[in-house]
Amino acid sequence: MKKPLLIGITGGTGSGKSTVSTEILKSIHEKNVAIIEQDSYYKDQSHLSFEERVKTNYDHPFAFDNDLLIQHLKDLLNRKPIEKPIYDFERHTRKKETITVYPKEIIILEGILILADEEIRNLCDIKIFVDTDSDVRVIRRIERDMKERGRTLDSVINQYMTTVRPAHMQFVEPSKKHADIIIPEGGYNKVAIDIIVTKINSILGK
Ligand SMILES: Nc1ncnc2c1ncn2[C@@H]1O[C@H](COP(=O)(O)OP(=O)(O)O)[C@@H](O)[C@H]1O
Ligand SMILES: O=c1ccn([C@@H]2O[C@H](COP(=O)(O)O)[C@@H](O)[C@H]2O)c(=O)[nH]1
Repeated sequence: MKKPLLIGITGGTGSGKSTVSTEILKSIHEKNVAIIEQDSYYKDQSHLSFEERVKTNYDHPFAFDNDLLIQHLKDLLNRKPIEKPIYDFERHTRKKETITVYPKEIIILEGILILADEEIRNLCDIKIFVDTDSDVRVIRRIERDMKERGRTLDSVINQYMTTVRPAHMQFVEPSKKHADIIIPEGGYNKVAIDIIVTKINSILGK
């Protein structure tokens, strides 16, 4: 039996990674695709106080439980279901519940540090970098974090300047060199999405 195809989608915060994944999903039958967000694999921090959790650098590779992520990717590639963790961005820790993800022909893995990790990127069959200017990304981030992640403007700006931006320059931006495809402006780049969907369909034999 053929191995499922793993597509890694990376790029800075707010670049449009989730939008690209969703756009791909819209064009391929849901029964064929599983989406794994690297964000779901932030380490469990329930043993820390809220004040301590806020101090974590969430843009450094140490923030992620990549061992669990890699194990889950290998399970899905071996056609075994997984229990995907659920991360709570307001409480900065994992929830108790998990989501069962069943193996599919296509697995999309999206997150800021997918191509920065050698073991993860070596598992990916197609490596995509969503490339969006930092001014656009930071505006999107302010809007999203204030609306959806319970943050204040001050906290978003402070986090961006102290950890998000330096880690982006140290880890995310250099990982672009590992990409097979670079998508400018992300989610609504119809031509790029069509090319990826055509490739996926050819692999699915359609
Ligand atoms: N090409 C685009 N044009 C306008 N808005 C976009 C575009 N791509 C994404 N967005 C919006 O920007 C925000 C961040 O996009 P998202 O896909 O969640 O980024 P990421 O997953 O990389 O953090 C979302 O509100 C999304 O709707
Ligand atoms: O508790 C947390 C965990 C993560 N973050 C931030 O999330 C982004 C990654 O998600 P994107 O959807 O790619 O933006 C990362 O830059 C972390 O700083 C957080 O703020 N709090």
